[in-house]
Amino acid sequence: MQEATSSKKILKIGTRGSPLALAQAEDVKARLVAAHDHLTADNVEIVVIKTTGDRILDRHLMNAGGKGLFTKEIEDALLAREIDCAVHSSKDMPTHLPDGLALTVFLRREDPRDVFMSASVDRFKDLPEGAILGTASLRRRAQALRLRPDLKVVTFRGNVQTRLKKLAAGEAEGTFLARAGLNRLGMSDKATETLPVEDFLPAPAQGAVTVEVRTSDGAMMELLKPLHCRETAVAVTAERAFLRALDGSCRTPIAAHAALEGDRLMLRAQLLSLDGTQVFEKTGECAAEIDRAADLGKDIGARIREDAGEAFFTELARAIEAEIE
Ligand SMILES: NCc1[nH]cc(CCC(=O)O)c1CC(=O)O
Repeated sequence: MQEATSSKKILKIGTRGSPLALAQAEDVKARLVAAHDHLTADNVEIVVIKTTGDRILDRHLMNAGGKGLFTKEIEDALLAREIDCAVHSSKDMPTHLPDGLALTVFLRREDPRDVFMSASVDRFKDLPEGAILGTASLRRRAQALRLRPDLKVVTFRGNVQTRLKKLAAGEAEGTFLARAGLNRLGMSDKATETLPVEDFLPAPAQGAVTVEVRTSDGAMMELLKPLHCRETAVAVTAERAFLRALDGSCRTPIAAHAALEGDRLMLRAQLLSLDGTQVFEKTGECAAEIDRAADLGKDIGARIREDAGEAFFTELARAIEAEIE
């Protein structure tokens, strides 16, 4: 960011263009304006950036390269100084960021749970034998099949609105969404059932919005400080360290959820086979500090990797490859 004394300076917030991404960027803008006397709605601009991931709705994403597809163009704009910061769902962020960029703040986490949506039944477990379930998430697919091996899973891609349209059009009898997304869109009443974390352990970092900046931009980092939630940062750090220890991409059915209990951080983490027949799960705890949280996630990841064995990963890669062709 340039000198804040220049009243003409416009602070630019980069984001994807989906309704959820825009709602999150607007929220960050409102919080920045509220936290700083010298900022008004007029000198903070939201810049919508179309990413490769947004363009290729017709192909199975994992074939084309995973999570980074939703962030590359935004990160390029950040590095080129076309924007000053970028707002993301932490869950969509790769575990390795380009040099010179960092996730500097995490907003207070929303509800991390998944919801089940259906036009025909009130609960996931009430789906009829052999019903069609729509999801593009390998995690949700594996967790659903673990409980209901009879279900047929079809790929449901696109933003929240697109997926709800597919459901309404009868392309599936049920689908899943993150509660946080629905809440932020003011659509919490659309959920059919909020799923217990015991059955549907959330994706690492689900429900937490983060802001990415250039590490050289001390002024921007300073402006964002009032938005930071330390508890969320500690929990998300453990979850992302676990993800990183197992898989940097989004090609693995992985789940993790951490939360503070007093001054302790409790982490629960899971690795599943694509069909849900194999589940490796561990819990752990540590002092509620960023460094300890990172160590805990890494340690649990290493232990689950050892339990699963290399053959598990070879078979998983094969199963995913067969699935997405
Ligand atoms: N992959 C898309 C995505 N990324 C973040 C959210 C929800 C909001 C959040 O987790 O913060 C969603 C939608 C969904 O999974 O239903």
